[in-house]
Amino acid sequence: MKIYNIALIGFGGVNRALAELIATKNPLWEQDLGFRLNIVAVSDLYLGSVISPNGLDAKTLVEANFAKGGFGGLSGGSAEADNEAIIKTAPADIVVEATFTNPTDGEPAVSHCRWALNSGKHVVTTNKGPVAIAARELKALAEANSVHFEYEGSVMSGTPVIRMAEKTLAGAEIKGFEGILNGTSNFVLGRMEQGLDFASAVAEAQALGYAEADPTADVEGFDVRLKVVILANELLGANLKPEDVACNGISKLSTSDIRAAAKAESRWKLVGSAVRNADGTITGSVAPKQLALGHPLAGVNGATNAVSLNTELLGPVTLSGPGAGRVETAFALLSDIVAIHNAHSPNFAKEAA
Ligand SMILES: NC(=O)C1=CN([C@@H]2O[C@H](COP(=O)(O)OP(=O)(O)OC[C@H]3O[C@@H](n4cnc5c(N)ncnc54)[C@H](O)[C@@H]3O)[C@@H](O)[C@H]2O)C=CC1
Ligand SMILES: N[C@@H](CC=O)C(=O)O
Repeated sequence: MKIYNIALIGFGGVNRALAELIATKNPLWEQDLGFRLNIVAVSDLYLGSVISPNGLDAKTLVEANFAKGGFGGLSGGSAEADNEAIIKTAPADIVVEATFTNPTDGEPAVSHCRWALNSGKHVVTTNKGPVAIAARELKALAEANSVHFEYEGSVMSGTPVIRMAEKTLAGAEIKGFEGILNGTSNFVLGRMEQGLDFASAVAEAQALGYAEADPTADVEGFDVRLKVVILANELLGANLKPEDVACNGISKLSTSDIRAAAKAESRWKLVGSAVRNADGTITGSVAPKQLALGHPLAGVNGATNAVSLNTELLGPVTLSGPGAGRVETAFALLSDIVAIHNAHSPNFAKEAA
C-alpha cells in the first residue's frame, strides 16, 4: 500500500471536495486502489498557506470555517499564500493545482505547474489555463523530470474524455469533434427555457459550483474555447492557441430567442468543435447553435456535457457525463492520481508505515 503526499494549491470548491473525499474514502481507496492520500500542504489566496510534513487532518480542514488568512492560526501556517515556497519545499509527491482558470495567459497556474515539475513533483490539475496555453512545455518539463503532468478534469470535469479518446480510441483516427463543453452555459440555457431570467440562472450555476470565478468565461464561450484548444491539440495533434478559435457565447440570446426555438421544435446549445480540413489544417470554433430536437446534442441538459468524436474507423463515438461540479471534478483529480499510481513510477511512492 502506498501513501501519496499531496499539496493542494487553491482551496475552493474542487480541492475542498477532494479533501472531503480523502476524509471519508481513504480506507476504500487503500483497499480498491492500493493507495491513500495524505495532505501535507495547502495554499490559497484567501486562506493563506500551511505545511505539515506529517499530514493535515482532512476532516478538520473541510469542517473548520476558516476566515480570510485563517491558515495563519494553524501550526506551520501563514496568513499569506506563499505558493512558490509551498510548491517547491513541501514534502509532496503530487501538487494538485486547482486555482482559478486564467483564459488569457494561464497564470499564475502555469508557473505553479512549472515550479512543481521542476521540483520533481507530479502535477494533477483541473485548471484549463496551463493545459490550453502551455501543455507542450509542461509535458516536456514533466518528461525531463520523470514525473507526470495529468489534466483529465480540464475538459468535461470527471467524465474521462481525454483518457478515453487517447487510450481506448487509439488507432480509430479521430478527424474532428463537436460537443457541449460548458456545464454553466448549458444549465443557464435550460433554466431560461424553463422561464428563469439570464442573471438568476447564472447565479444558480454559481451556487451549484459549476461556474468559473468570473462567469463571463462561461457565458461568453471563453471556457469552451480553452477546451476546444485542449481537445484539438490532444486528439487531433493540432497546435492551436485560444486566439486561433473563433468564439461567440450565449450572452446575446434573449428569452424570446429561446422561446422561438422551442416553438420551432429546437433548442439553443453552445457548441464547441474542431475539424481536420482536407489540407491538413485544423479549425476550431465556439458558437451558439439552434439544434433540432432530434439532434444528439439537443437532449443534453443541465450541467451535463457531451462530445461526439468523429472517427475514421467507427464513425461518431459520443461520450456524455458531468461537465461541472465540485465532487465530479475532484473525481477527475483522483483519476489522474490513479493514472500516476498505475504507471508504477518507483520514485515517489512511500510504503505505508
Ligand atoms: N468547478 C467545476 O465544476 C470545475 C472547475 N474546473 C477548474 O478547476 C479550478 C478550480 O475550480 P473551483 O474550485 O470550482 O474554483 P473556486 O473559485 O471555487 O476555487 C479557486 C480557489 O483558488 C484560490 N486561488 C485563486 N487564485 C489563487 C492563487 N494565485 N493562489 C492560491 N490560491 C488561489 C481561490 O481563493 C479559491 O479558493 C478552476 O481552474 C476551474 O476552472 C474544471 C472543471 C470543472
Ligand atoms: N465553469 C465550467 C467548469 C468546468 O470546466 C463549466 O461550467 O463547465
